[in-house]
Amino acid sequence: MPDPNAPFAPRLAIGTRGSPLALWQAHAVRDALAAALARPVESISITVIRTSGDSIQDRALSEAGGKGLFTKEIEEQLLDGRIDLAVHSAKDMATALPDGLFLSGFLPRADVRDALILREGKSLADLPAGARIGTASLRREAQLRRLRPDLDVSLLRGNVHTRLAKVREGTFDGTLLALAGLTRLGLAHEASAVLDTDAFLPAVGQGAVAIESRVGDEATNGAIAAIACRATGIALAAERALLTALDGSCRTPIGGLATVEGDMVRLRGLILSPDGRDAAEADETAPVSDAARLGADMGARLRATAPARALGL
Ligand SMILES: NCc1[nH]cc(CCC(=O)O)c1CC(=O)O
Repeated sequence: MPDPNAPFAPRLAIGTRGSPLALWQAHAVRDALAAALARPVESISITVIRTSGDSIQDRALSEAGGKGLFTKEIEEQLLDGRIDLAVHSAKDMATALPDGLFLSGFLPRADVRDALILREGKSLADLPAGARIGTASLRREAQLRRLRPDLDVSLLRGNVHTRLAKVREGTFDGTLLALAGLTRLGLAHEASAVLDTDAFLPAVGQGAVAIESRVGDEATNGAIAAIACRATGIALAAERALLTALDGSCRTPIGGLATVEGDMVRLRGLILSPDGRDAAEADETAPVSDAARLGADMGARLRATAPARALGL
């Protein structure tokens, strides 16, 4: 039954990157909006926008300038009014957004955990010393080195399909990928093991789809509010405040995960030296109304207590 008070947005144009994962996410948002607003999916357009992050393939993104690389060209179209909302993996979003834009909602979060993809074997313990693991994530690299300093961990860029192919071909013995991404692509069966969050903390935002839009665009923001997941919004407020207080430049290995239960939000945070030998961690709970403060306070405390090497000092 359509809600007669549902907001009416005359035009809804979604902008997204063109990777299979990004397209899945954009279609998920389009389907949710169409259902909530009781309008045909064809009335909501999807525009594919190529970003700098898609063009750079030869070096770690942390060296090429960081997270904004996957969003810059999309945010320009949003500010120009060529699109009305942008859909992103929350994990790939910088903590500071351009003036006039904000994260106006999140889809209900998927499984937050990292998956281990191995050419042979079923768990981390099956890997022999010196096994080659490829990852482009400083966080995954540092956490892996912490658990298994004897592995040979190195750079492996590219989209999910590319990385899986490198393992299948034998260039690498294994890689780590977000289970959420694998699942969205119908590839969850590729996971040899799923890593428990107590042993391996995910990235801030992992598993969440974020919607970005213009501050003050009431029609679009009203439509987004109709599909936004409250618990995911609270968790992301805590996690992103933690990341803002800690770094934000994505040159430091950082993990963060918030979970909401009833009126309380639990936040776990972790900062590591690149080799995984030094780490500082925290695990705290606060009322959901204090989610952002919980993250900011934890970030400030971790900054103060983290070993200098973990902070790149
Ligand atoms: N950095 C790329 C990226 N951004 C979001 C996901 C997975 C989906 C998600 O976490 O929501 C991935 C791939 C990966 O890390 O395996």
